[in-house]
Amino acid sequence: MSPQSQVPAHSKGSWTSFLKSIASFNGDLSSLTAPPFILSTTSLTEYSAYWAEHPALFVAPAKEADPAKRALLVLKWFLSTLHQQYCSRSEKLGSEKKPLNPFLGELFIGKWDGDAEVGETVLVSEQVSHHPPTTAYAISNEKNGVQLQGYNAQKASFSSTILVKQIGHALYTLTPPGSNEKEQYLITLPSLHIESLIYGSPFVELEKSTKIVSSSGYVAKIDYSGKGWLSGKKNTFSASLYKESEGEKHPIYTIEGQWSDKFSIKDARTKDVVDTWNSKENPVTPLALAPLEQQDLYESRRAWSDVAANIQKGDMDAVSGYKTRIETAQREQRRLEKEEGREWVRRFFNRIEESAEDPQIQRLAKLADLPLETDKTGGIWRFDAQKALGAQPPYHKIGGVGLGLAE
Ligand SMILES: CC(C)CCC[C@@H](C)[C@H]1CC[C@H]2[C@@H]3[C@@H](O)C=C4C[C@@H](O)CC[C@]4(C)[C@H]3CC[C@]12C
Repeated sequence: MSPQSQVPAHSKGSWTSFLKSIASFNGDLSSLTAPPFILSTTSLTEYSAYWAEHPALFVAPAKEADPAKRALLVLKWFLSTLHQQYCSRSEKLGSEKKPLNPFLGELFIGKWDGDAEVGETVLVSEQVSHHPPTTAYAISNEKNGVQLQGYNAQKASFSSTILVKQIGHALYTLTPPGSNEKEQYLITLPSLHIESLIYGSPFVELEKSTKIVSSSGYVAKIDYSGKGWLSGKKNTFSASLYKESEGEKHPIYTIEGQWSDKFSIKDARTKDVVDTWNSKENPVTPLALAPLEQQDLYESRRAWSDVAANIQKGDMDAVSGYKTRIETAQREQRRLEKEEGREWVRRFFNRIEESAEDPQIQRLAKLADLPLETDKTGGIWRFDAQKALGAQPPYHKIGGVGLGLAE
């Protein structure tokens, strides 16, 4: 039986025109004009929070002394983030929605309060490029000495549906117990496509694979198969963790399941289940944000508040009016910068040259088959702890308590 159309009766015409328009768009998802019922009130800068909505899992690897088990905990944390990253919106709202397209310099800042063991985890997310749209983020937990930073852009194409390639990567850094040398994990980002577009209830399915390569000599590979041919379940994946020196054919651990639901981790030799994860049984920790009136004018929730309120009310004339205000201000800002021969100063990140990249990261990128494609992200973006420490009010209030990672 084929699924029923979820398009509201009054939106059928606009949905059909939207479907026609995506067959010929230019690859920039932000340029798509979607019907109101598919518009989200959330900006893409907010999506960076999905990386650490289970703070205890985020910091767990830093407490593990065994390097293989540590690499496994990094893999487990990564897999646990997929539910939030790719299907939390369809679960909550009934379908995927088109996020608000962040403007250059837009910020999303917050923190997760943890118990005595986990401590505080701090997030900064910044739109570091508008053309091409690129979001960078840094998530730090000072108590456990863990930091994640990364950036991403999306390149879309159309072939029966929307296909999205993610460009960018994430870098997870910890200091193993009893060591004073940092260990780094370079994480590639999965490709995805949108399913059920024709029925007006789009949702994300991941495809191809992701790699996590570590400076300690471990590699994790995750293969996404969508609706598994054996299980018949959507969001199916299989993963393995192996030593770089021994290769994929000699895994230490294997993992199978659904990234949106639950998975089991097995010892590859004994086939014993050594750990499991169930996203439905593990609620996320809410991110704490500063009250709207104390936020910086560039912070997402404050900057988009009128747009979001009017999307909710369904007043599309007001939505377009408030969006135009932001766009006009941005155009004026760019004009001034051009006139004065300067560039917008990013508050928390710097663009670095490929040649200036840390040789260890270059080696990990090679091992992960990751081309840096700087033209598609506006550069390589790295968090600048000094900038974060020197950041001025009002965003310093959050940034000042941990983002500097006291170096
Ligand atoms: C629904 C459709 C009509 C419009 C297209 C929406 C399109 C722009 C959205 C849909 C899903 C979005 C992904 C989202 O699943 C999760 C992430 C992970 C996050 O870390 C970075 C952003 C990204 C890739 C979103 C990009 C925008 C997507 C593709």
